[in-house]
Amino acid sequence: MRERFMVALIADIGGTHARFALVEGAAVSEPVVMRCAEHAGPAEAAAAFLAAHGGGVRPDRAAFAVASPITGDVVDLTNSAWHFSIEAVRQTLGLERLEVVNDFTAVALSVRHLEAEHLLKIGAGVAVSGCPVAVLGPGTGLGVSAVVPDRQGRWTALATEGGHVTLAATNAQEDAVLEWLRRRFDHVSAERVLSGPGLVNLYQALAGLRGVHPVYGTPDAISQRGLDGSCPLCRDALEMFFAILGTVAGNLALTVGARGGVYVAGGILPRMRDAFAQSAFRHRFEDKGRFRDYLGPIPTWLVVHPQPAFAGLAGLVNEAD
Ligand SMILES: Nc1ncnc2c1ncn2[C@@H]1O[C@H](COP(=O)(O)OP(=O)(O)OP(=O)(O)O)[C@@H](O)[C@H]1O
Repeated sequence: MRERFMVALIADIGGTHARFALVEGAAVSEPVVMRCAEHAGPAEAAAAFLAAHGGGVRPDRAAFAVASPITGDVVDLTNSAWHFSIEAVRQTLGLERLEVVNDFTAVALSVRHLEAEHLLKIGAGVAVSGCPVAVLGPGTGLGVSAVVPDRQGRWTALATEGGHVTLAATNAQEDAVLEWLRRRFDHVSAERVLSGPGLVNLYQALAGLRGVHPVYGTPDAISQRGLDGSCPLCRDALEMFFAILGTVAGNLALTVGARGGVYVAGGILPRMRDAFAQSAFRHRFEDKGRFRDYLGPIPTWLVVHPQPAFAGLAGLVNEAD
């Protein structure tokens, strides 16, 4: 049996899946994906993971990344039924320390350490060292964060809810889509469009505006038919998705001064990396009138690492108390 104090538990808890792994020093085990709906909460899922894959270890510390804001002890996952007390989970799992951070805070902590094979550069630009780095990613929701350096060269990751900013339109077609969506939602945030469910919203809005019956009901059905060209409405929804993501990424870069670059993560885009790389994303990222010259030199990358939050979580559990 491995020595008890050497092993830590990390988990990336999304709206649909929780991914668990063990950390021993710099080594991170192969992640195990579990469906949230099959477990009552993170303590139960973690216990099931340890029973099946832990090899008898009892971790004494853990770090969880969750797809929701962390404002106190009680965590209510935005896109799932899980609702838990951090302290109760710590006690149930017999942990000395449990850190719970927003999932995009963990991604933000890791992006500067990703290898070239895990990144696909989109467009031109060169990172300015020592400048903030921004991260956003469409998945079940839209995660947003940034890492900011201090004068000693230490980096702090921001915990933000930037996915819920109000979405702005940049042309007449987007004006019409937004107006259509406003009739359905009391607030049309960026996440209402830039997420898996958001792609469905976009598709339904375009269908409604064109007087066409929407046939497809899931993000993967829409993206698949958009990519293979068999459904023009799906293709238009997907192209609009990429373009609006460019606008929102450019807004984020301006807001946090992300001259260190912008990383696009999340589970959707790595599945369509070529289409994304060739899309209007980069043009729309730079398309900011007088601030085109500010955005043009900022590099943008697609993160194709399967578990980008894990490097950030491993760093957290290895930090000194
Ligand atoms: N091929 C695809 N095209 C478009 N959207 C997809 C595709 N496959 C999955 N999705 C959507 O991606 C979202 C899941 O994103 P992601 O894999 O980043 O998960 P997450 O937000 O971390 O949540 P979880 O980890 O719980 O799945 C879901 O809305 C899903 O419908």
